[in-house]
Amino acid sequence: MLWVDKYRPRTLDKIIVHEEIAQNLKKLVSEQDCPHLLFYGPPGSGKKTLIMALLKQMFGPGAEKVKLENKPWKIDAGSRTIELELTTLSSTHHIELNPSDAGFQDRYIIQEIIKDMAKIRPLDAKGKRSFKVLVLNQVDKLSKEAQHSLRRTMEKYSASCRLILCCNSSSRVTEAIRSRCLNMRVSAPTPEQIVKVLEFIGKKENLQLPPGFTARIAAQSNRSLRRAILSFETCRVQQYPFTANQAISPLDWEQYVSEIASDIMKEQSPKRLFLVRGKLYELLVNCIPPEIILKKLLSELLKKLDSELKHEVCHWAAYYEHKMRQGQKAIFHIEAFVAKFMSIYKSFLIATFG
Ligand SMILES: Nc1ncnc2c1ncn2[C@@H]1O[C@H](COP(=O)(O)OP(=O)(O)OP(=O)(O)O)[C@@H](O)[C@H]1O
Repeated sequence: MLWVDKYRPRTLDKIIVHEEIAQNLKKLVSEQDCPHLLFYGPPGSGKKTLIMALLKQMFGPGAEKVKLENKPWKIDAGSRTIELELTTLSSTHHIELNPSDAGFQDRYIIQEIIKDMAKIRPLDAKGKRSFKVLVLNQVDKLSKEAQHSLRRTMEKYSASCRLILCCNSSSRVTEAIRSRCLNMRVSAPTPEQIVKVLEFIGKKENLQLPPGFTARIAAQSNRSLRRAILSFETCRVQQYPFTANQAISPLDWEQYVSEIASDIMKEQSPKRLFLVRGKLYELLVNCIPPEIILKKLLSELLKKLDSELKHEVCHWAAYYEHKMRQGQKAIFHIEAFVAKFMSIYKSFLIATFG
């Protein structure tokens, strides 16, 4: 098992980072009436860990007995029937899924799942009717229609089902949903907190840590706990005993994006664009999210760019990121950004050097 899973705190009491949130969640559960919750924060900050520990606090070890299913849905949408298949992770007390996987049909799936869940209301240990929890990931990626549909359904079935929503950016979640949930901001952990987690893992694994080693990993982690723990484990595999100046290699895909940025800077032509497209496809088929590719590509290009072009390039990156969110095929928009960049950069080179 990877360290990120092996050392994920299982209960709210064992949470190392965000202890305050963990204590608040514990109080919420003890007061019985848990509201709908919205967890938001950057990737790798610990949202999922808090949600899993919260479910365990609510329902006991039963919440950890989960099964993974590929569930088919047949939804009656007026004049037609929509058939969809979504992956769900469920226990007897909760269901977890990623409704944005349904693409533009996300609004139908939202209604259907909540209705389906509300049909079966479990009994708690004392024989009282309790509620089921629906964990929805990446709610910020849901279309506006799906978010409206979610709002309506969450009101209708609030007696039998509680929602735990999880996302990176709460600004992409409609005000109507935000105001119906208790908002939990899970901020990116500080380097000191990351060092604390790494030292905890080091102790459990009986590792000798040279001074400043974990601090270097934390500094390169972009304040993501997941990334820091993964880098730590990679270092352990590459070389042990650790040395004070041991290199901390970037993730493979990041290195690949950096290579793409170098390709773009070296030559700006349709042929090079074609080559870059192939590499972008490679990243997408390996499940690297398109927004993250675009963001990383921009930051790599900015490192190599003249300061007078930076503003314009950032503007176009934001423009194509927005377009990408509205559209379906991410590759078109990333490629369009690369083409735009090449055109801006080539014009700049011609104007400067002739
Ligand atoms: N409070 C914590 N204490 C110790 N380790 C933690 C804590 N929270 C998270 N971790 C570690 O960090 C890893 C990543 O956390 P988690 O999956 O909860 O992040 P996330 O915010 O849900 O990320 P994403 O948005 O990318 O899904 C976990 O696998 C776990 O090992």
